Amino acid sequence: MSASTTQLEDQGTPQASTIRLPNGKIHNVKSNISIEADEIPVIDVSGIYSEDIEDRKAVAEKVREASHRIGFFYAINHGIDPKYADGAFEQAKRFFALPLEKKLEVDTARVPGEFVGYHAMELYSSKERKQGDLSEAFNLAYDANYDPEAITDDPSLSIWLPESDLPGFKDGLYAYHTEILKFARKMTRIFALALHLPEEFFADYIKRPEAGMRILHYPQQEYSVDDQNGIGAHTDFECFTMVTQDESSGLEVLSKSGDWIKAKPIPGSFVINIGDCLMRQTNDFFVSTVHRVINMSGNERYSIPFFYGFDRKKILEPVPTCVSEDNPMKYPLMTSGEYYKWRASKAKDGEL
Ligand SMILES: O=C(O)CCC(=O)C(=O)O
Ligand SMILES: [Fe+2]
Repeated sequence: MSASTTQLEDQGTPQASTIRLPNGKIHNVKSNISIEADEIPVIDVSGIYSEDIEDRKAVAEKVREASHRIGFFYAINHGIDPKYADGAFEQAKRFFALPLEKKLEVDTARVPGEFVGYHAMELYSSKERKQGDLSEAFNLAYDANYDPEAITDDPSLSIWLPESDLPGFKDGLYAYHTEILKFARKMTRIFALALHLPEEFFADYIKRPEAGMRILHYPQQEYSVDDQNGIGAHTDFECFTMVTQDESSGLEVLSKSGDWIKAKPIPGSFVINIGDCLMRQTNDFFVSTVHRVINMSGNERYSIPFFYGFDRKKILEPVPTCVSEDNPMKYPLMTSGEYYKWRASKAKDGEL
């Protein structure tokens, strides 16, 4: 989950700047113009389904390297039938084509402090840019009815239009959500191995996961990148995010050297990135990397991020392999829910 949360400060050179983020980190940006570079690794994750632990560990070591170095990787051969992503993109197009008044019936303002419902075009903006962020979104929350491993029947926080307004919308989105949720649970075991922990280490954290999904629509922008973004520079705040991109480029990742790197679409892949909660739990061993979206692809761009986090009741304790006497925990302890609510309400208020 995200919002434009940056403050850009002039550094004297034409486009260099500093980004200060609500997670407490400060990043230097060399130039506002993005480049092509081969820094985001492509990981074949098919080994996660192997019976042989060595195959799973081999994937985990690649995930470890990527999560530590850049906090972003592509997952290919993840095993989810493409028909689910196609179906969800189709639903996204139907929803965003509705008249604004209809979409505003599920305005996100109806649910303060939570990322659910419709986020209108240019709702979020940064003081540093002349124009608001050129994207609109619809967010749905975890729903136990669509989780094959549900342990609760608590009602979902999501809000929906009446089924007759857009028949099949909710089921079409959750059909994909359920598949991603199953994959996310498998990947949680891989992340545990990647941290040199037992595969089951996070099992109790994901019985009732935080698992929001979002459909996003970015028109082609006409203003320059200095004046407008699709989504401004931010980090995600849960554990990890898995983004399904369509064929239009636009996602950009800030490298450690301060370059904006294009995360070009790879058909059938997820772009997976570390979020702030996992960064906190790993005491910064895994990096929650700044990213943004600029749609100058010439097409309407659609994407589907899935934000995966731990049970709101669980404390974000540091993982044992990431703290020591020489490397004590940098962050105060709080529950996943406290951290989530703090970040979500600030971001929705546009305060950060
Ligand atoms: O649209 C994308 O590719 C990424 C969106 C994103 O970063 C977000 O919603 O947090
Ligand atoms: Fe994001």
